[in-house]
Amino acid sequence: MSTQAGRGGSESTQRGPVVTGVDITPVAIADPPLLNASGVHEPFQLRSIIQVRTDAGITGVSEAYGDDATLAQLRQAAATLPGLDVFHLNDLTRRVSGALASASASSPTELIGAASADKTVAQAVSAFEVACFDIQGKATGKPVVDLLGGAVRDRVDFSAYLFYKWAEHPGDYPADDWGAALDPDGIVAQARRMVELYGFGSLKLKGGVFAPEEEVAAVKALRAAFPDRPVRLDPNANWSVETSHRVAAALEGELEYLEDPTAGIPGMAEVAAKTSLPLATNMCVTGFAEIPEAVRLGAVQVILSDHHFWGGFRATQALAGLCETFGLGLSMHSNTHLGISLAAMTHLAAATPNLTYALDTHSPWKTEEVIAGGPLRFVGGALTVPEGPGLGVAVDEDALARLHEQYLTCGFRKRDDATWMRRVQPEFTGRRPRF
Ligand SMILES: O=C([O-])C(=O)C[C@H](O)[C@@H](O)C(=O)[O-]
Ligand SMILES: [Mg+2]
Repeated sequence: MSTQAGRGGSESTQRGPVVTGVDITPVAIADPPLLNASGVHEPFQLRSIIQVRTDAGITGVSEAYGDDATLAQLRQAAATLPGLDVFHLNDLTRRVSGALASASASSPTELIGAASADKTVAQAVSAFEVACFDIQGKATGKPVVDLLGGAVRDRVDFSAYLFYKWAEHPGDYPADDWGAALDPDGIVAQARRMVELYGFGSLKLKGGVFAPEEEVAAVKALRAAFPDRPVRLDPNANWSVETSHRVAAALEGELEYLEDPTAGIPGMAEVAAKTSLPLATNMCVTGFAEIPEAVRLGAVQVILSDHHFWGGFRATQALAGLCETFGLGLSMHSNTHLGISLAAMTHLAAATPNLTYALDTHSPWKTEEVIAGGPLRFVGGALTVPEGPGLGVAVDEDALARLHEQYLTCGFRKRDDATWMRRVQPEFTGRRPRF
């Protein structure tokens, strides 16, 4: 950090590292055929790796979605960042909001709720805010968790993210080593392997794929096989209110929470009115503007945070405060991600006292990594905060180049689970609610 004359001329203030440029590199990472309400995961998921360079010679990193619309918005916002002091995060918000004032609202996937102009800005702010925190930490010799208030827990627990899945993708793609999981036995076998490999202490089943009765049977099979582990079920709003009532009645007392059974805040409120199961969401409340109605109607009891779309670390801490004020639980959502995002999630969760639910992570489904030294290692289902200043992770430039090359050649530019599903089920519409 360098010294500048203060405004009055007599004092001096330390200015932080100043942004000189930003590199945004899209990457594609191999992904298994995981089934969900929208269809099936494509063979590659898209991410972008953000590297913010400064005049202090310090580079900060972060990770965001990598679809075409997100990339265009990130690039548009990045062009306004040279000259930004990385400690002036309000200035960051001002610059990004200005750059995206007339950007059309878009969402990288409908599985995280409706798009809005505010959410578009929030996603871009987050991508750069995380990198600025990484630089702040490196400039001060502090881990990001300390810049967020300090750790309130040594270990951050994650849950096993279970998916119905095919054995392989249609077309000429290598099969993964998880095999198919298309019924309760397959889901229990998948859970056993995931728990054995990573030690997860809670389980989340991605539902909305098969008839609700089959998914109820899978939850009951998980409960029988893992009586000590809480289970969550997430059909991504693929059920009507009536179906949700029926499933909730069948699973009373069986779930830690039921995530997004049906679409929209009023629909969720109708479901909540007739069940004692806590309802959670990463679909109907994914921005601050949606909180008042959700609270007024008692639509949800748990909100899944996600720094990528809530607006970054500070916005997520604001969300945590609102959850505390209104007596809501706080959990954390995940989309397919690499190690930079996982590190960011871990720092944030370690510093957020009321984030008491185990976090979602897609990590077990991933076979490629962009951080040096390979993926962060789960022990007993948990991660400790990466050591070292900033996020405590560094980009492996060779891996980045390889994953970027994979992006250039893979042919995918926007996540579209329904179209990929139609390769196998031509009649699939992806319209919700299907049940
Ligand atoms: O909790 C959720 O809704 C998600 O994790 C959204 C994801 O996109 C998930 O559905 C997936 O990976 O298919
Ligand atoms: Mg969800």
